[in-house]
Amino acid sequence: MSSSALKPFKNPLIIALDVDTAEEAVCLAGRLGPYAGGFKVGMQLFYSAGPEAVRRLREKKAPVFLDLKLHDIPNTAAAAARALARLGVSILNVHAAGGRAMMQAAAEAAREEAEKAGINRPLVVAVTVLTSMDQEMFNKEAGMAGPICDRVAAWSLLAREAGLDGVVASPREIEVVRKACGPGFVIITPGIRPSGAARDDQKRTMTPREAIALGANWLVVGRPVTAAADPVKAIKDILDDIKQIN
Ligand SMILES: O=c1ccn([C@@H]2O[C@H](COP(=O)(O)O)[C@@H](O)[C@H]2O)c(=O)[nH]1
Repeated sequence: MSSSALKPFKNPLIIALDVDTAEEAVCLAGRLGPYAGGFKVGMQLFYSAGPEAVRRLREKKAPVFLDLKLHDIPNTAAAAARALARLGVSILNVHAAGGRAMMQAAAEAAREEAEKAGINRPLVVAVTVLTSMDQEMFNKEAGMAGPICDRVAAWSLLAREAGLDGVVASPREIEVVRKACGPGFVIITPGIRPSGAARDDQKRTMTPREAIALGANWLVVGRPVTAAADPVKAIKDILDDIKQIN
């Protein structure tokens, strides 16, 4: 794997562009570009504006984590991963709950397609347990037994065995994932909330500083920056917070 594929972003902060139009996304990326490591395009933007939104960001050289959380039979997930890899994104993802064969098929397809197109292959990572779930929801609503951290560790190992580059997990599971999968395995953590942030739908959260100190590779931050009165100040505050480590 080329080193540019392994280190696609200039710093650990990935800003979630959860907006409806490509214009809004490009405008936010333009304002935050000097500070952000990269940008995440998720379901809201992709389903509203389509692949064109990713193309417009890529035209501006913005590194993109395409967070569409593929979850389907292996043949369909692989075909989707192939199409997404052609967009030149740095990272794409699948749900670990889709199983080993699905993860493996998607990762292989994305790599083959990037090679065919002569572009850096995207990192392919697995979403474990959504950061909006707490322990009670996980057991009672999702019907899953045991502690969330055990499931996250088990799915992370499965993802590694399936040839994936890493996982998306909450910062609370960083330590168990690192222990299970080792230092080279990528850990991306949403559920990042600066201290004093208002409570919302995110349940398993930590501050940027705590997540980096525990060994997260990349932090995904959306509303604390994009919904702030001054998004540039908000992102600078987070970067300052992270730099204070050591
Ligand atoms: O477990 C997950 C997986 C993905 N996300 C996504 O990250 C961002 C977080 O945005 P905030 O505004 O900082 O909550 C959002 O796009 C989610 O779709 C996640 O939060 N948790």
